[in-house]
Amino acid sequence: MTRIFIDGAAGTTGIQIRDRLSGRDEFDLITLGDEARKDDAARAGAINAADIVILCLPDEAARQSVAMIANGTTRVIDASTAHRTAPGWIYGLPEISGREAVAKARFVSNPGCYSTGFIALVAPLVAAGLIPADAALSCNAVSGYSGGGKSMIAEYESADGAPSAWRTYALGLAHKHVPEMQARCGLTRRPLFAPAVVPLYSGMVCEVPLFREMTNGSADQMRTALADHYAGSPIISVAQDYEPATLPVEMLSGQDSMRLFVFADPASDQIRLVAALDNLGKGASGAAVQSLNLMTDLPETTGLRL
Ligand SMILES: NC(=O)C1=CN([C@@H]2O[C@H](COP(=O)(O)OP(=O)(O)OC[C@H]3O[C@@H](n4cnc5c(N)ncnc54)[C@H](OP(=O)(O)O)[C@@H]3O)[C@@H](O)[C@H]2O)C=CC1
Ligand SMILES: CC(=O)N[C@@H](CCC(=O)OP(=O)(O)O)C(=O)O
Repeated sequence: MTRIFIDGAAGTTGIQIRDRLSGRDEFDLITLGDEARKDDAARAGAINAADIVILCLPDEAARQSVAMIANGTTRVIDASTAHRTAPGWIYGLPEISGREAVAKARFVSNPGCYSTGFIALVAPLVAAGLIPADAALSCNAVSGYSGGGKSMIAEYESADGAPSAWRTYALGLAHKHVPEMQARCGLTRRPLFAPAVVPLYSGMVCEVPLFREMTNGSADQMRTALADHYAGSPIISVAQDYEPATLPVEMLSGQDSMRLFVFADPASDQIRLVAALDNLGKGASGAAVQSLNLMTDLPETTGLRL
C-alpha cells in the first residue's frame, strides 16, 4: 500500500482530494488531527513517513514542506504555484508533459486551474505550428469562487450575500498563472490574462480569441490538431460540433473532465478557442489524483468523476 499524506487536508483542495481517495484500498492515508495539522514537527514526521505527499497549501507553506523532506524517496505532488516553473519538477498535466514523465517523476507540480484550460488549448497548437510561438495571445476566463480557497468561499457565502455578480481581477496584469502559461506553451511573449469570478461554487471557462492572421492555420485545422492530440484521452475531449448557442460556466461543475471547443464563423477571420472544466476538478484535485494514479501505476482515471 502506498502511504499518502495530504498536507493542508482541511483546505478546499485537500478536502476534495481526500473525497476522491476515500474508500480506495491502494492507499494508506496518514492524517494529522486539528491540533497537529499546523505543527511543523508533526508535519515533518508525516511528510517523511509518506511515500507520496500531496501539498494543498499556500505557496510559502508548500516550499517549507518540501524543505522538510529529509530522505531521498518521498515523492511530492504540489497543488500550489510554488514549483510550476521550477527546474526538476514535472508539470502535472500528463496530456502535455507525457504520462510516462509524470509516472516516473519524484516532484510533480499540479497546474493552476486557469493554466490547465489555456495550456490544453494552446500548447498542442504551438507544437503543431498552427499558432506561432511569438503570437500575442490573450486569455479571458471565468471561475467559480471556490478557486479562491477558504477565504473567498467565506466572502461569497457570507450572510450579506455574494459581493458581486461578476468581477474581474488581476488588474495589475501579473496573475500568478501567467509564468506557467507562457513557459508550458513555449511562448516567447507573455500572454495577456483577464480572469473573472462569479457567484457559482465551482466551474470554469477559459477562452483564447484569435484573428486568423495571427495563426498559421484555419479553425478546422486547429480542431483536428487538438482532436489528434487528445485522441484516446479519457479526460480531455474535443467537441466536433456544438449546437447550443451558449456555453455556461457550470458546464463541467463537479466533474474531473475537460472539454475543448474551436468556434469560428466560416465567413470571418475570427476564432475562439474555449476550454470548459471545473476549477476544483481537472483544475485542481482531479488533476492531482490523476497524477497520483500514474505515479502509482494505476489507470489514470481511477477515483475520478467522469
Ligand atoms: N481552490 C482551487 O480551485 C485551487 C487551489 N489551488 C492551490 O492549492 C493550494 C491550496 O488552495 P486551497 O485549497 O484553495 O486553499 P484553502 O485556503 O482552502 O486551504 C489551504 C489549507 O492550508 C492550511 N495551511 C495554511 N498554512 C499552513 C501551514 N503552514 N501548515 C499547515 N497547513 C496550513 C490552511 O489552514 P486553515 O484551515 O487553518 O486556514 C487550509 O486548511 C493553494 O496553493 C492554491 O493556490 C490549486 C488549484 C485550484
Ligand atoms: C477565483 C480565484 O481567485 N482563483 C485563483 C486561482 C485558483 C487556482 O487554481 O490557482 P492555483 O492553482 O494557482 O491556486 C486566483 O486567481 O488566484
